[in-house]
Amino acid sequence: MPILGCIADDFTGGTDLASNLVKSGFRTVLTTGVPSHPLPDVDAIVVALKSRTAPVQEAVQDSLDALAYLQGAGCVRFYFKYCSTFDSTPEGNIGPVTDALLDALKEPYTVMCPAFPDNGRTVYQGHLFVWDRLLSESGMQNHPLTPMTDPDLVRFLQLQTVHKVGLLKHQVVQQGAAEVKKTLEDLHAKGKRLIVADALNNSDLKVLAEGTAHLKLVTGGSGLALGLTAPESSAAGQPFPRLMGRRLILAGSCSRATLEQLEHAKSLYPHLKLHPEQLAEHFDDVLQQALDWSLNRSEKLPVLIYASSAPEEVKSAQQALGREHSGALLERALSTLAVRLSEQGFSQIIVAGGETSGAVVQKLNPGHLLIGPEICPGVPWTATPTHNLALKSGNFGSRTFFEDAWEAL
Ligand SMILES: Nc1ncnc2c1ncn2[C@@H]1O[C@H](COP(=O)(O)OP(=O)(O)OP(=O)(O)O)[C@@H](O)[C@H]1O
Ligand SMILES: O=C(O)[C@@H](O)C(=O)CO
Repeated sequence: MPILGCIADDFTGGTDLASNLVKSGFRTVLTTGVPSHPLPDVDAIVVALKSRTAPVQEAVQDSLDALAYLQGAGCVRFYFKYCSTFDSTPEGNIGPVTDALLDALKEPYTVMCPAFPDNGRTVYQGHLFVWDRLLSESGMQNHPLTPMTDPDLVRFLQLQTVHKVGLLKHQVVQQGAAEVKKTLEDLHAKGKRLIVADALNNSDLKVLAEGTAHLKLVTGGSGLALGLTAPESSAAGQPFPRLMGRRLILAGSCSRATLEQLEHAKSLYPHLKLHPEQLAEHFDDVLQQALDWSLNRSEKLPVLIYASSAPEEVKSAQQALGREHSGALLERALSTLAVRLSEQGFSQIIVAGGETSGAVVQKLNPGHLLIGPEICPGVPWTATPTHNLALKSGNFGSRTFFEDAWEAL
């Protein structure tokens, strides 16, 4: 019987969390949306949604549906996973979804812990850092869908909820789990319902996991999962199938990390760029050309198809086509190519970008994903009956990520 039920607001975030749960010893399975088929016997289920940039009401409803499913599956504790860079708009969806989950669980308050120090995300005095830069100077201020321009999470989250947002300071975390629990209760007594937690390293996350063990709901990036204690069973024995077939990389992420990784990958692999303006005019023709081009490449090398561009180019496409339309066109193109190329024997696929991964995985519709070897912190290989998939969060991985990935499988 699973004990931990997790709801992730995007698919890369789902595999990120699943990977850290496996590291902590949880036998874990990930489903894309609420599953309609039985799942293997595990300790933790991660339901990955595509709710990060959905309209607020839709994100709330999808999350409540996932919660109801997880409760029905026997889960007794819950984890709402959002981005370690807190990606959201001032309207949501992190605040509204957290409020709705608290109400549904009849819980008085919860902790908000995006920190993931293994990937440089730390929180100090409520301010989110990406390595040595504040969030708002980390490149995230240029995100195509959720530009993050305020690193003060208490102030930013307060825009998304009618409840009071509090701060659990690092000075308290340093005093250990009992003090964390006591301070959370005090903050709640003062009317705070969503409490942002400072964390600078994995020891802080361990303390926070212990100090929040009394809460039915915790929320955060995947880092907090590294502090959780698994039941007796061992994730080490989980089977992981490796599928033979052609290799494909699809990239829609425009993050600094992905752009650097693509520069390196382009020096190694045949590559093709998709342009939103061309897709807007001649969608079917552009897709057919990309398909023909891919099938005519040597089978020995992975094929790389990407839309990722520098901020000025993204801005100009968005001005011409609209932010949502340009993103949606590219997501439709990349996900259609994933399906068509899968039919032609491409069975090992890396997708870069959370929204892009969501679009690809929804179209491949693989049922559930088993979690396999880690390529870098937060990015595991996964297996479906027909594919090995690696879903890379935009900002994760070093310059040689794509090259490293094939070696890790
Ligand atoms: N050239 C471009 N012009 C406009 N939009 C683009 C362009 N290239 C990619 N996009 C869109 O930008 C969005 C990138 O979001 P995505 O979530 O895939 O990446 P990310 O935000 O870097 O990843 P993560 O969410 O994992 O951090 C997608 O909707 C994609 O289609
Ligand atoms: O937490 C992160 O940074 C990632 O798992 C993610 O959510 C990217 O979409």
